[in-house]
Amino acid sequence: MRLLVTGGAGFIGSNFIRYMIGKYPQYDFINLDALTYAGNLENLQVIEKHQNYQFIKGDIADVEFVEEIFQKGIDTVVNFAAESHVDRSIHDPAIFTRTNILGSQVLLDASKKYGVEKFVQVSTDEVYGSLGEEGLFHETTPLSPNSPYSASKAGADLLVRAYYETYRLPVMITRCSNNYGPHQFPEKLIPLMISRALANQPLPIYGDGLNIRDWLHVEDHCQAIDLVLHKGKSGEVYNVGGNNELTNIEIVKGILKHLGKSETLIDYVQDRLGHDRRYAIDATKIKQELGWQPKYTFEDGLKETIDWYVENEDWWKRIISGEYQEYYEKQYGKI
Ligand SMILES: Cc1cn([C@H]2C[C@H](O)[C@@H](COP(=O)(O)OP(=O)(O)O[C@H]3O[C@H](CO)[C@@H](O)[C@H](O)[C@H]3O)O2)c(=O)[nH]c1=O
Repeated sequence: MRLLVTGGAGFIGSNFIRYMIGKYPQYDFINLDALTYAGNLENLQVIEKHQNYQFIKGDIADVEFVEEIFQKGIDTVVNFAAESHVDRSIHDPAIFTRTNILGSQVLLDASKKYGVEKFVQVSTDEVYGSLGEEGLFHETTPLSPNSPYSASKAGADLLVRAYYETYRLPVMITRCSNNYGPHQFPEKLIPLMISRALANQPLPIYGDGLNIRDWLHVEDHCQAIDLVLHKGKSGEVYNVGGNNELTNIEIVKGILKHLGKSETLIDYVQDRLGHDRRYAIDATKIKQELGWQPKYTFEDGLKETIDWYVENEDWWKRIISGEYQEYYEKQYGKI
């Protein structure tokens, strides 16, 4: 298998490459990543010298550049490349449309033209919109995205679906709940709160703090994508959720408790615009049809994650300060 992983320097993509390269040493991996603020090659340092791994810096929305890569022979695509942060999309939606929708289309076109055998689109439960107190997102739940980010991901999902219906491109879509784990950029709830608590800074909780997310350890997510890639059926959607529904305030209090910090750090701030109230995912299909079982309990996964951030303070401080690029070039040479 010659696998093109887009967005492989991001949090989930880099975890996926590390997981896959260990499990499938016979495959070739090409990591295409634009190295925007959230991409970090340091996450891939342990595998960067592997003979079957190659990094290419570039933009998935650049047609000619993407075609050149496909001309080298690609049989499988896993598309992680995306602008992913909801708050950023509220302030600046345009880049979300470009990367998430146009970028996906460029990849789909190249995959069609060069006869790719499998195309996995890594998507999100946010495309389904928001739930009330009851119910779960199923694969058949109508798409009803609320933020510019989730609308761009929904747009991409519909394009992926259309390439299956129209051209029979062998596509699959995964829709995951909120990922957490080591190496996540400290703008998402869990790493943001850990890093701020460690620095004794206020922890900004949007609104009443009672919004609910369903938490999934990134390694369990990677295992799910591996199963979809090898056993999934073309044209299908697979939900991937951790079955760990928690309010934001519960998470933040749990972090403070584990770190031995005071709850006086909690700072209730203005709510996010269009803030989705609750996400909860039904992952029965991937469990029953593909045999997926998450390994992490949320309690263990959160403790392990907090400890990782405590032990890797240099990493997140470099990332937050924007010094990462300079650091990387000094340590490992020009990108
Ligand atoms: C950054 C931040 C977040 N929050 C709240 C907003 C949400 O209810 C919850 C989680 O926020 P975020 O970490 O930004 O994640 P969320 O908006 O749920 O979206 C995430 O989860 C999605 C999957 O559900 C992914 O598709 C997105 O890429 C990912 O960013 O915490 C706060 O209360 N304060 C904050 O400072």
